[in-house]
Amino acid sequence: MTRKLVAGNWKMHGTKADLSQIAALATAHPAPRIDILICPPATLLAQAAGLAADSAVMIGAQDCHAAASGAHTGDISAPMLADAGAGAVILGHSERREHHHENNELVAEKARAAHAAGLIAVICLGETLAQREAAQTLEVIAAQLHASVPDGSTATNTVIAYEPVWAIGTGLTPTDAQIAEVHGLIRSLLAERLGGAAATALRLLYGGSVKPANAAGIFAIADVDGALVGGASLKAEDFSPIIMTLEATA
Ligand SMILES: O=C[C@H](O)COP(=O)(O)O
Repeated sequence: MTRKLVAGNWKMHGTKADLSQIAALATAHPAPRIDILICPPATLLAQAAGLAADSAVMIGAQDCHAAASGAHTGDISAPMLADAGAGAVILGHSERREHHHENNELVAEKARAAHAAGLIAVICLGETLAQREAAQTLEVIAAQLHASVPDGSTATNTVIAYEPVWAIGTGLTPTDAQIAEVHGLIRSLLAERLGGAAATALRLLYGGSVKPANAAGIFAIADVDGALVGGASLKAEDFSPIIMTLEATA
């Protein structure tokens, strides 16, 4: 079984002063029983990776371009992220899908680029509130999974994060049964796609308003192998208890 994983997505937060949070995490968790990933903004990647180099904290990015290089002003390629010290990249986050019009096919192209650069692709899926209320959640997740996860995905180069759009930054979370239903669907669809062994080993994260107070309940749900955390990953004092809560289940 692949180690469980807690990933922090800093989104567009953080300046050099906040690198101290990564140093604090590295010091607090010298030999964790789970994997720890922090994805700061691209401006901090190289410094964060340098700081975390000899620690158990992996540094990742929040997006990449699908091409390795070229005339793409403002974009950053997967090989560039790897060169800066990233070991992973978040792809298809709902904020990218909504505000940057990223579709499943583009997410799959980016994931292929990430794999080629040796990065773990953390591929995000999730339904909107309107889709959930229309009872479309399972078909939306199935379609996203089918088209966003490229062939060649394995338990070591890919992580799937289920993030209901309506739960992100809202303080709302699905019921345990709703999370279990979606994670179970993802696991079974991955088994059809990649085979049972790979599907069992591939880590499925839940994301959306995960906090120290609700982490234990979420980590007890079937097929939840960790979390993708936004707001509560910005401060080590909030993120650390989430790490320890997942460790207690490992
Ligand atoms: O990538 C992280 C998610 O968007 C969750 O964010 P949140 O923990 O602030 O709700």
